[in-house]
Amino acid sequence: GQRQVLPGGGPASTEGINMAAAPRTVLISGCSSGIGLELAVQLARDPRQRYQVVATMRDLGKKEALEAAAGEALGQTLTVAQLDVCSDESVAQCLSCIQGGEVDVLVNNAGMGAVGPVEGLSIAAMQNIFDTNFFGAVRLVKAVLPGMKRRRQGHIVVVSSVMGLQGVMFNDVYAASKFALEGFFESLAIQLLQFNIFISLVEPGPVVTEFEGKLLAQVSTAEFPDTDPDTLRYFRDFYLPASRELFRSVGQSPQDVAQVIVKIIGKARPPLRRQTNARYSPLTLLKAVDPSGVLYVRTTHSLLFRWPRLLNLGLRCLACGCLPTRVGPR
Ligand SMILES: NC(=O)C1=CN([C@@H]2O[C@H](COP(=O)(O)OP(=O)(O)OC[C@H]3O[C@@H](n4cnc5c(N)ncnc54)[C@H](OP(=O)(O)O)[C@@H]3O)[C@@H](O)[C@H]2O)C=CC1
Ligand SMILES: CC1=C(/C=C/C(C)=C/C=C/C(C)=C/C=O)C(C)(C)CCC1
Repeated sequence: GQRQVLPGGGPASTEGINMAAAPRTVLISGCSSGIGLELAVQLARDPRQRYQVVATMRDLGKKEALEAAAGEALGQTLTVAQLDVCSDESVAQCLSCIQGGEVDVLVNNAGMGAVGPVEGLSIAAMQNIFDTNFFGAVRLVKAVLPGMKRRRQGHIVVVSSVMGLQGVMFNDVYAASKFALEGFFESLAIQLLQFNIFISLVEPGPVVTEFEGKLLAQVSTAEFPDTDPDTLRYFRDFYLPASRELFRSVGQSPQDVAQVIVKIIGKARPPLRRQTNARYSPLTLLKAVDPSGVLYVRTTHSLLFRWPRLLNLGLRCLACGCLPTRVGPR
């Protein structure tokens, strides 16, 4: 099919990414705020104009922030489109508007958090988290994969989470949705190597976006009708303060996370997994070094319930600036 053409540039080719003079079409979900918005803008402003960005969001009423941040790139290397990852029709409609329907790089970024005791979450609410975080990504992949396979070229980036690698108390369903992504895309990665298509799971720790505020707003109105008082106390008096301190101390900016993703997209051989926050990695190491899981579960349990002062001290130490904010360049 017809490929898109850069303003003032030559016609696109279908050659390998490093040789191609033509921009690659990048489709990103969830660009109304946070990581998606930052990534769309950084790619669209690529000094080498390597990308034609289709920045999508489910509610175009929220497009002002993105348009303002895009500046001169708007209408040039960045276009805004409607896309609800929970709707088949919306996905089909969005792809039909992309020239040739060809997506070279898909970034599955749209997602939502869910926090609190499982007793307080209905099965319908849990299914809604999975429909967005897991099936949303799967739905988009099913739509772009046939084209990528035909062209023997493509890159699928998934914004997973450190909670795709390890569970965190009171984040049971959210972590499960991210674990689901990790299993699905690791499996797919093996087959897709046959087609020269790469998968990258990006695993940020806490990022300072609307994500945390949306969660806290949910928590403040939730009533937790079927939850026993001990569990509620552990959630409110132990978990919530620790989580707040974690975001405050080691929270990354969405710009930093976007920068890591831009680098990955620029690679000829992108990695399957990439954590973005060096300050959080001591916590992911606890699981990595002990496959039995005992070290991770016991240590985080103790940090929260037995040594909360040590946890706070540790977090303040991590925040002091003597460590790099990102996992170093690779
Ligand atoms: N912030 C954090 O601490 C971390 C976040 N992540 C992941 O990063 C990704 C981006 O989150 P972040 O930028 O932090 O948070 P934001 O809340 O700022 O952004 C989330 C984006 O996803 C969109 N979205 C939600 N549901 C749908 C849907 N059905 N269809 C299309 N878009 C949808 C939101 O749109 P709308 O405005 O309409 O709700 C919004 O644009 C998520 O996958 C999240 O799980 C991973 C690790 C840590
Ligand atoms: C309470 C607590 C923890 C909390 C971790 C959190 C809250 C991580 C949040 C990650 C996010 C927000 C990822 C988004 O996808 C630790 C540090 C594991 C251990 C000690 C107790």
